[in-house]
Amino acid sequence: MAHVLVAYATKHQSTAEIAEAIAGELRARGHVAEAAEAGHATADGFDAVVLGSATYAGRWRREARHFLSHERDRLAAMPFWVFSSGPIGEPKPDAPPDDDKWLEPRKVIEQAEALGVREHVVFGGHVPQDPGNFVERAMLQNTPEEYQDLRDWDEIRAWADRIADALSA
Ligand SMILES: Cc1cc2nc3c(=O)[nH]c(=O)nc-3n(C[C@H](O)[C@H](O)[C@H](O)COP(=O)(O)O)c2cc1C
Repeated sequence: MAHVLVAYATKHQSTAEIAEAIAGELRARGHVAEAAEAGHATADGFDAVVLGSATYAGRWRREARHFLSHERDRLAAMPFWVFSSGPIGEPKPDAPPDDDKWLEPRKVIEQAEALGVREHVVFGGHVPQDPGNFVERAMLQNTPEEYQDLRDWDEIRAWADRIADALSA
C-alpha cells in the first residue's frame, strides 16, 4: 500500500475533478491517496506523486510548474506520473504536426523526463462553464455542447489503475 499525493493546478476546477477521480480510484485499489492543490502541497512524506495541470495557451498553470521545480529532488527519488488536461472542441483531423505543443508544454515534459517521470498523458478538458473573460465566454458560446466536456472518465480511471498496479508491484 502506497501513500500517494495527487497534486493539481486548475483555474475552473475541471482538473481538480480529474485529480479527485484519480485519487478515488487509487483508494479503491487499496492505496492511501489524497488530491490537493499543487500550490499548497508538498511531496514530503509521500511514497509517490501524480502531478496534473490544466493547460492554457500552451502552458501549465504556475502552481504546477512551481511544484515541479520546487519538489524536483523529492520527485527524482520517488515514482511520479504527470497529466495535462485541456483539449476541448471538435477534433481537428488536419492539425499541423506541432499541434501537440498546445496539449503538453514541451519544457514541462522535458523537466519531468529528466526527473524520471514514469508516464505523462493528456486528458480531454472541459470548457469553462463560468467564463471569467471575453475569450472564455467566446469559447463557451462557440463550442458545440457535445464537445464541451471531453474528459473520459473510463480513460482516467484506467490510467489510475495502471498507476495502482505499478505501486503494488
Ligand atoms: C483561454 C483558454 C485557453 C486554452 N488553451 C488551451 C491550450 O493551449 N491547450 C489545451 O489543451 N487546452 C486549452 N484550453 C482548454 C482548457 O485547458 C480546458 O478548458 C481545461 O479543462 C480547463 O481546466 P480547469 O477547469 O482545471 O481550469 C484553453 C481554455 C481557455 C479558456
